[in-house]
Amino acid sequence: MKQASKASSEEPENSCADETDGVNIKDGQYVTTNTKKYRLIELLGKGGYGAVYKVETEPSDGRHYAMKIEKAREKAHNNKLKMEVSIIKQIAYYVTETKQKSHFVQIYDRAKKARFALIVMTLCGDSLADLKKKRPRQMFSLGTTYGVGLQCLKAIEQLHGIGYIHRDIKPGNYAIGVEDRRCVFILDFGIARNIFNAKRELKAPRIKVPFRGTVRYAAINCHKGIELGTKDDCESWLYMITEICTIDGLPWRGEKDRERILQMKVNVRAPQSSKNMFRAMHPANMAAILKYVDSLTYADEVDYNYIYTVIEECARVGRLDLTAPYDWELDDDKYDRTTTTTTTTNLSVYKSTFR
Ligand SMILES: Nc1ncnc2c1ncn2[C@@H]1O[C@H](COP(=O)(O)OP(=O)(O)OP(=O)(O)O)[C@@H](O)[C@H]1O
Repeated sequence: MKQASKASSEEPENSCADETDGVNIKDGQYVTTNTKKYRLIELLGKGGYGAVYKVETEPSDGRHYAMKIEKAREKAHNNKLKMEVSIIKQIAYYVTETKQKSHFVQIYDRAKKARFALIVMTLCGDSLADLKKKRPRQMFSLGTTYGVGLQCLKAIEQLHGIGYIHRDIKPGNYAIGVEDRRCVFILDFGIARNIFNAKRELKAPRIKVPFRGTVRYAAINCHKGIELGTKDDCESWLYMITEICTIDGLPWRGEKDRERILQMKVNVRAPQSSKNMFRAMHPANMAAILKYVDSLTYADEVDYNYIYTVIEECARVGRLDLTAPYDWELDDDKYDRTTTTTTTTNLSVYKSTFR
């Protein structure tokens, strides 16, 4: 998550920002929907699309929310927010039907103004990118990486379950809960894509596809302009979890040129190179996941359980307890650091909460 910063505008505090473009709302100003009035507390992030603010209702219901604002554009008005709302609604139904714990925020309210549209959703805490930066060596422990990695993949599996691919899997697009700091949420469906048609058949792959997403975590197919499928989110996930526990990151960390990064991604498929890339983890197991993901095609269904099983096996062999507090939880006052280094794998407890 980007550094929170004060919003600025010429508008006085306590004034209504409904008629503005929504991106320069000042702390203390308010925005209304059909049923509620929201007071802006702080700006959480800003981009070309609009902005995200921390807000509270007025009068306060004792909770804070995230308000995402999308500026009206001449073309494709509110498309991204519309898709975000559609995805989150479908997920809510999907996780209820399949009795799963959701890794998605909830949407509480929405509105359309003259110059912007907004949604009010669950406020999350730090992103994985922020949390990683805060670690002493800017990396997570292996136990945290495996535990969080499983949750991140579960979020991807849920998204795939409703027929969408994310296309921008990276540490900045996952955040922990505010109350439940163990729960990881997936964010930002701005470039997600529905891979099914109205009959719920897989869409035919396009011949040429423009590059979308973040170069560092992009799947090889994305570099090559090949239509992305569910397997490609898994490839990005693998790069992401490798990066968060490796002191000097991915082998292409310092590289800017997209072609050279592609070549480096191809090169790490060689046995010795993959061993090196996965050196902070269990290299043979991680190489097996990479090989499995590489073996899939656009039309193939991912066997997520296979990947979860490999990660669980890594945890078992490494005597890492997947139910132990995550690195950032150890910083919380409620944990006594002297009693939290667990070396036994408590798989049954973990499975009852995860699977
Ligand atoms: N529900 C939320 N709770 C807390 N912060 C959020 C929430 N949703 C988004 N944010 C934060 O707001 C900022 C903007 O988020 P958003 O996902 O819209 O765009 P982005 O990731 O910054 O930009 P881009 O979409 O261009 O990559 C980010 O720092 C993000 O972590």
